[in-house]
Amino acid sequence: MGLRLLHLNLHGLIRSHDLELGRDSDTGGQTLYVLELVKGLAARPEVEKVELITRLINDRKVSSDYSNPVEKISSCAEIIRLPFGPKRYVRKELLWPYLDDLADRIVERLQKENKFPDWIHAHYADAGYVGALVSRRLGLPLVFTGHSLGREKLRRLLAAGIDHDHIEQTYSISKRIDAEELALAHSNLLITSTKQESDEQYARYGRFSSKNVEIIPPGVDLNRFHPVDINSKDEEKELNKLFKPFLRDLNLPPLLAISRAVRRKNIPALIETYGRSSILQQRHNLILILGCREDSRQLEKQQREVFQQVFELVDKYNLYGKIAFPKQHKREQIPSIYRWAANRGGLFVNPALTEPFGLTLLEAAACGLPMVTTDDGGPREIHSRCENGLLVDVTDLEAFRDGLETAGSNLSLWKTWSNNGVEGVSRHFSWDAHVCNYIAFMQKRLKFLAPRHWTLGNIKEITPIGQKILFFDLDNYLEQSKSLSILRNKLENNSLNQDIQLGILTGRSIKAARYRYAETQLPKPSVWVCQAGTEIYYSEENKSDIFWQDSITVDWNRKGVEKVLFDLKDYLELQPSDHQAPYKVSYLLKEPSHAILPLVRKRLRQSGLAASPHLKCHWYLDVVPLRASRAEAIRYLTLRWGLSLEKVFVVASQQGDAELVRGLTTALIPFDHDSSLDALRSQQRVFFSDAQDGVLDGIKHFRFFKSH
Ligand SMILES: O=c1ccn([C@@H]2O[C@H](COP(=O)(O)OP(=O)(O)O[C@H]3O[C@H](CO)[C@@H](O)[C@H](O)[C@H]3O)[C@@H](O)[C@H]2O)c(=O)[nH]1
Ligand SMILES: O=P(O)(O)OC[C@H]1O[C@](O)(CO)[C@@H](O)[C@@H]1O
Repeated sequence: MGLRLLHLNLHGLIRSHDLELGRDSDTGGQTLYVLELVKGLAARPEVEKVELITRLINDRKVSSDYSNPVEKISSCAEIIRLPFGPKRYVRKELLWPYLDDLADRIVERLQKENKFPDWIHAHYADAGYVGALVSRRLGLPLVFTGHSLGREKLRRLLAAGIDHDHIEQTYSISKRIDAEELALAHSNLLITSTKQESDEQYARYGRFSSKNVEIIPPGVDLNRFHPVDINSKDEEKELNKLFKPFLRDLNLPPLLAISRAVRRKNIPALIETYGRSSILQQRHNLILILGCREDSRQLEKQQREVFQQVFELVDKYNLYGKIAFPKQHKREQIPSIYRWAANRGGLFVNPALTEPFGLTLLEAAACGLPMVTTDDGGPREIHSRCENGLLVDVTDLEAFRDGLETAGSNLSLWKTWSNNGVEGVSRHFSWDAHVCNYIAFMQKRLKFLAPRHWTLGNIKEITPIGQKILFFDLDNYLEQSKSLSILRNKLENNSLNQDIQLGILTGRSIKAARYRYAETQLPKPSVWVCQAGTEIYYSEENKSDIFWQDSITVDWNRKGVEKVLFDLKDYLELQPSDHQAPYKVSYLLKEPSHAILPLVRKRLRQSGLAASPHLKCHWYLDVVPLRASRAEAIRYLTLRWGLSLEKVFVVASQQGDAELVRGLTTALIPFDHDSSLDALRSQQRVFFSDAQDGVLDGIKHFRFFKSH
């Protein structure tokens, strides 16, 4: 029985052929890396099946390939496209509100198949978030590769003088960093491309642990990227045609840059440097391959801004006849472009503010084109192994110009670099080597990987419940509900024990909850989710679900939480001991504040504590294990009951209840809800009721009781 692998790559345009790399900000190196890795894994004898999950996109602006729910890559690899978020193609930063839906959908899909993957490999922050939830709920090992990290991107953009609010608005950078922290907290293995990434970039994350890292450099397809080509005559002709409209002298050695047209790639700095140097302008053409475009005004904002700067700089330095930035190219022309530049003694330039790895550098090297590149992670490692060019500080334009002028001034050095590059890449950077190491590392780790906690297969079944369950929060709903008697009557009339069950959510202990609930004279609930989602009790039982306990206490350190938050006593006051619990540290805010939750979250992360804060009603602050919450407890229960989340009805009314509404549950928000929930109006399966008693209104709206 071979390995079954699940890869998650949620954004950009990915398909089994003709990748549209550079088309937009979200389709670039990672897209190529993931496809090459999946193909390489699928070709291995140890592997039985590889599934690559991505987003189903139905948009006439992109190829219909991306609306194909299942696409074969090879005999044992396929792309599965699942719907989440808008049908049309949207940039990755807009997907955050829909990732919980996808996590629920993947869990339900795996449950139905009843054949779990040996591990999940999540690529980038968005997939890392989804992978963490699926891994936690099904007890599956998680591998994470960031490809590019939010903290590093934030740091570099701030250093380049960009305003923090602008970065937050444009890139939702705090959601991305939260997701990366969650992925790191849940991953059993981190695969990075370079040591620097793990030592300097991942190390900035509170939940990073260096013992879970394997460094496996990516590869390059040597069948496509190589120095000379038999039909080089045709290549020459084709590329001369591509560049002729731009360049006065086609044979000048070019400075070549190939990248997505995004801010981080820092292309304008290259043009500025070229524009300020008469030597560079005499010696070289400048060629920019920045994705494909019809009309730069139709591009997304970030790309439009980059092209705007390009056009302005060309004009400012009057570079007409020396610079080429073709609108279109085909993926298969890329190797020819590197060769075309190498045949003219050119240089490949990567001016990026930060470059986690840089697949273009491998491609250039494989085609015999030396590099002048930003002195960062990947480029440093490639340079140390291949010695095929220069590293420069691209934020110092003088140094950048000197580097380019030096690199282009010495033919014998150029030849040495060119040969070193071809030889070094084939020796150190092949996908076969990558895949071989990948499998070896994972199998070695899987051996020592005691299932981090229960898995569905090994827990005894509890009595399956009826078709549907209604969850509401004891502390919120029942106090506010004006028509308990109608609800009581409704539930009784629907022969509760056959069809509808009740589930209680509360921050209280089971004892306090039972006492409080008795006043309502409502039918007995099937389940109690107590102590803010850290304890689960069934019906009359007074012993909590030990599998849930086992599942959430991974890395829980109650004392550590109290210690780390002790000096926030000016803002937080510990609640009395009868409100405390083994897996819950409860505080009261001394005064309402939006800043306290992120501050507590940051403190817990920086101390590497697997704990997260939940604020309710603007002033109850509960710190619980990372894996525990009311929403997670509900999902645990549906997995044990084999109940689809669509059959779960939750009532959310207070600040802090948003977590109950995310994902595939059906939610009702009564009219007297806290304004913080208004942000959920756009969410599917959420009903805002204006009726006096929203619960009944919601039950009618969703026809939740069969005979209502
Ligand atoms: O117009 C274009 C622009 C780019 N590319 C290709 O797109 C890829 C770009 O990859 P890379 O140079 O690695 O940059 P990113 O797109 O930024 O990739 C991210 O993900 C990669 C894989 O993890 C890492 O190597 C990078 O550092 C990281 O920034 C390369 O194959 C290019 O040939 C094109 O084919 N046409
Ligand atoms: O520029 P960012 O936000 O760090 O994201 C890098 C982007 O480049 C990619 O390689 C494109 O495939 C992905 O990693 C991601 O969409």
